[in-house]
Amino acid sequence: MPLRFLGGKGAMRTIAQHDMQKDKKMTQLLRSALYIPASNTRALDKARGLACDAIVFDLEDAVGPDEKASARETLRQALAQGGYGRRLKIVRINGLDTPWGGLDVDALTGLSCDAVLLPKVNTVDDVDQLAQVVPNVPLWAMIETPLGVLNAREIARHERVAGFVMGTNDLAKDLGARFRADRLPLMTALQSCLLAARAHGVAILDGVFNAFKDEAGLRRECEQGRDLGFDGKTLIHPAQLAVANMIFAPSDQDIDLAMRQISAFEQAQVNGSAIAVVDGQIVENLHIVTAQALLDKAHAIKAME
Ligand SMILES: CC(C)(COP(=O)(O)OP(=O)(O)OC[C@H]1O[C@@H](n2cnc3c(N)ncnc32)[C@H](O)[C@@H]1OP(=O)(O)O)[C@@H](O)C(=O)NCCC(=O)NCCSC(=O)C[C@H](O)C(=O)O
Ligand SMILES: [Mg+2]
Repeated sequence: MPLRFLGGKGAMRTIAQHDMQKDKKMTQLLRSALYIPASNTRALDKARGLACDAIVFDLEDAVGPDEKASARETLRQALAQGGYGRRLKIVRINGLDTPWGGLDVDALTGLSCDAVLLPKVNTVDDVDQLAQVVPNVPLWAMIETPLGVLNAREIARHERVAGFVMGTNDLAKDLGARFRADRLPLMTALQSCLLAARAHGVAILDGVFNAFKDEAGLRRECEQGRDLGFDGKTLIHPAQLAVANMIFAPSDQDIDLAMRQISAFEQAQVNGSAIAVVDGQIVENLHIVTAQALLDKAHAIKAME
């Protein structure tokens, strides 16, 4: 299976331009992905100066039916003007089974974006349908329905799929689940999607935290998402960026430990051993892969600053 998204580089993932050139890779941090309603000119402009790793330009739920047409034109102008720098530019279209999806697809022609995000993906056929009308751009899938979760493995395996985004609001709605700080009702779905994404080498972003003024709550949820294995978090407000960027970045202690592990392991190898001990814990070659990925990610963040 060709890797579309290499896990070995930590969250500094390698996303292949796999539609045509599977061997040509580009790297991208994904700690923070900010949704912007494509109808909001002020927010589209503000985002050019915001510290997010990715932007999800939204034509779907954040844009009302009466605004859809003008939002497409506003987005076209914003992307033509550019200025979004290194940020991954993802356009979320409406579902192809809605009155707007086809028109969104038409509007993608000539639009300068890095990926197209399809909401409410239920089956791999939904992706196939989009792949036929949107060539040459990586496709991302929102997993936010029970059927989508159950089919996540097949969806992740699709050759055009480069990323998953969890839609935890829609998922909670369809499950009849309550919002809880520990997200226990969503845990099976979150972890099933993580398994599918990792099994097939695609990126995966956690869902949004709705209470955008609750910094402590956001921090807890980012920590949980990071610990589960997500590459980053989708966000709805600029005030959420700093927390996500910090939590999904290696800490100074992480970096220090990774460097000491690599150094101790190299010394162990010189001594003819395959095992080192650091802080009372064994370090084997697999731990070095994790340590190196963490340092790669830290370097990518440093280079960006
Ligand atoms: C939630 C908001 C409606 C709040 O907007 P507002 O009242 O304007 O907030 P502030 O006054 O605090 O804004 C301060 C400044 O920041 C700019 N701003 C606000 N939000 C954004 C943004 N998302 N991107 C860029 N810039 C933003 C304001 O323009 C102010 O700028 P300035 O005037 O220059 O100081 C609003 O934040 C918002 O609309 N957020 C996005 C909501 C959204 O996209 N929702 C859809 C995605 S979530 C989803 O669908 C998840 C999934 O599908 C699921 O099922 O879970
Ligand atoms: Mg949704």
